[in-house]
Amino acid sequence: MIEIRNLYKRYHNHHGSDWVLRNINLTIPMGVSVGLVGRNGAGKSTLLRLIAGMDVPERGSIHRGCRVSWPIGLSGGFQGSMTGRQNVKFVARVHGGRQNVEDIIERVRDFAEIGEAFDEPIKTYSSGMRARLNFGLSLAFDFDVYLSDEATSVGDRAFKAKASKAFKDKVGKASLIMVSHGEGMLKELCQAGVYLQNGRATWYDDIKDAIAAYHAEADEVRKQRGEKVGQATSGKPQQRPGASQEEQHSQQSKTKKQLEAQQAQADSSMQEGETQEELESLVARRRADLEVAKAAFEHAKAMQLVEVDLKPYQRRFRKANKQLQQAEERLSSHSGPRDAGADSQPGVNQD
Ligand SMILES: Nc1ncnc2c1ncn2[C@@H]1O[C@H](COP(=O)(O)OP(=O)(O)OP(=O)(O)O)[C@@H](O)[C@H]1O
Repeated sequence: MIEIRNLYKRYHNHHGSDWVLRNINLTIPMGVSVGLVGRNGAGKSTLLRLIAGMDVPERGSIHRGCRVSWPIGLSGGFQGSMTGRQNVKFVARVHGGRQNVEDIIERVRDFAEIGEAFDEPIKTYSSGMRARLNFGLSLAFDFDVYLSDEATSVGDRAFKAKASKAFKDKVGKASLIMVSHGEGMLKELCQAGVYLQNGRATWYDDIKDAIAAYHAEADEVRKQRGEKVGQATSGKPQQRPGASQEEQHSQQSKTKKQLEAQQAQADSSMQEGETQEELESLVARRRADLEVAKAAFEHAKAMQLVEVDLKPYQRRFRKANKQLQQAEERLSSHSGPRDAGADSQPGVNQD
């Protein structure tokens, strides 16, 4: 059982320190798999990290009466200059308990199916190869609860199927606490749900009810924006009922690409005749991008059991920072001098 009592969490940044999680009280029974749902930024990954013990709450407590994994996801937890085998060996020594290190290495190698690359440095791996290794590594240990942060949405089709089968095979022996934007996957693997909204958590015995509550919020937001409910007009496309998961993914990525293209076009077309309002909206978007890049960078740093290759996160963060500065310069030259850069630095050490 995992017991969360009066839990509060906030991050201190240049905006101040809004609560991400407020007074969370949850009892997650043994053997019940739970899906965490909520809008982007609702605090799902934060809650997973807290449950894993990789981050500390501002107030409150988490009692884990069982073995809980680290959040399994794409970002890994690997040392880039060491080989896959060396990384696995290192983690096996830390987490393996009485399990035989060589056995663990073999099990991970079998699951990951990355061939000779297993003995190559991790920095030469594709993201899919890292995901395979990371997933295999977590499965090699007998956790009572596996934490999954979009772990089943990485890799190719065959790997996704293998990943979800691996979780299903754990049913009866272990449970899952899972963040996924794939509703099919949540319904397939979880019984209960927790819906995060405005820092609060609501428990639902049935994952479908948690998903329905989440949809109701999304619909409400769309209504407030004057959009037609049910239209795929926001960042989260509606899915055609009855579509297979592969179709849903492809539909989602197609729509995402279209939205990104529209966004890029909107950004670049603002160069001529851009209004103050458009520029302010561009700056707001750039600031939000920077927040996301910063959070990903911080997440990657906080995630690590061992040092990870942080360069891609760092590059993304720097790029977002630069784009925000450029947008602010454009706004500033449009509206005259102002203290545009004063609050744009998120205070993250980029080195
Ligand atoms: N290390 C950090 N430093 C500062 N703010 C952070 C950090 N990690 C997360 N945040 C902020 O906390 C809030 C919750 O983030 P979190 O990643 O937990 O949300 P989420 O529900 O998992 O989002 P998504 O669905 O987009 O992955 C966001 O506003 C995010 O910007």
